[in-house]
Amino acid sequence: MGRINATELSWSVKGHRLLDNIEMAAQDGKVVGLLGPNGSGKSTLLRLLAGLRRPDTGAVEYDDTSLRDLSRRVLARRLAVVEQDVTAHNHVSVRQVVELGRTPFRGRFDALTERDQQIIDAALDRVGMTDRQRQSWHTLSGGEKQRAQLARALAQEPREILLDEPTNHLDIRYQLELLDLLGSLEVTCVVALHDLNLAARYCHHVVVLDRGQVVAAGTPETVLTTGLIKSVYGVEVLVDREPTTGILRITYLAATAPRTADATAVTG
Ligand SMILES: Nc1ncnc2c1ncn2[C@@H]1O[C@H](COP(=O)(O)OP(=O)(O)OP(=O)(O)O)[C@@H](O)[C@H]1O
Repeated sequence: MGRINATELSWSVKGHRLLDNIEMAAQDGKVVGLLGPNGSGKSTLLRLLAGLRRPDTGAVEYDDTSLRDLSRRVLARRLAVVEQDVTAHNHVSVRQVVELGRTPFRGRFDALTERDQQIIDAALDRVGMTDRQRQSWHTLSGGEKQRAQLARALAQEPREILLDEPTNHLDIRYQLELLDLLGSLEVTCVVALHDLNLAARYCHHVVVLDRGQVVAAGTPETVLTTGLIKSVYGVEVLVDREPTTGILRITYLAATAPRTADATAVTG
């Protein structure tokens, strides 16, 4: 388990500031939800956290080491990334995709060890893809691809995982299973989510982005208020607790256009 810390992160493209002075932290073993409307900067922030983009200003640290001081190989031994659209694998089997998770630990010409095979078996099992491991990647459904990508990430035995909307193709059962699984791993997770109820239920901490800025951060209870959701998403909601379980519940009532220009900053 590792700690991720981002301070004063900014990133611009062609003069447009897509991320502005982002501060966020993910503590050891916690699940941190990145929330915000379409285009608010969640994927961009995940790419900066993954070292796939260099910030214009600010820094990302894993534990106390700056991302700039971590080589790609060293980073790949601790950090797994599950991106939104993965179409790169074609004429390969599911198992071969999951095997890629072991790449950072192997020499270029080394065969997979017995231990590698056991880790791959366990990863396939955890996402319920053992039966499909010989199936060709390009024949998988969207949800099966997402589960196989998660298995690849688990095969890395990472300390941290970054996930970009990992539930968007999953049926409700696999949505719950995936988030249960993330919560049960001894891994620090930063996960971009659209479903506020899933975030409320599974995230220890949420960070809300709007137009490239953090407008709220804290526990789901403190952040996911009717006022915040209305100002950021332009949606009237009812926030209460489901009576039998006590789980925080957000009921969407109506879209109210337009969105408030600037959401009130909340931190805690
Ligand atoms: N390389 C780029 N060049 C120009 N614009 C970009 C680039 N990358 C991202 N953007 C823009 O930055 C904004 C943030 O995009 P990003 O994908 O991070 O949002 P998001 O919060 O993940 O959105 P969604 O919920 O729709 O997935 C968008 O308006 C997007 O069009």
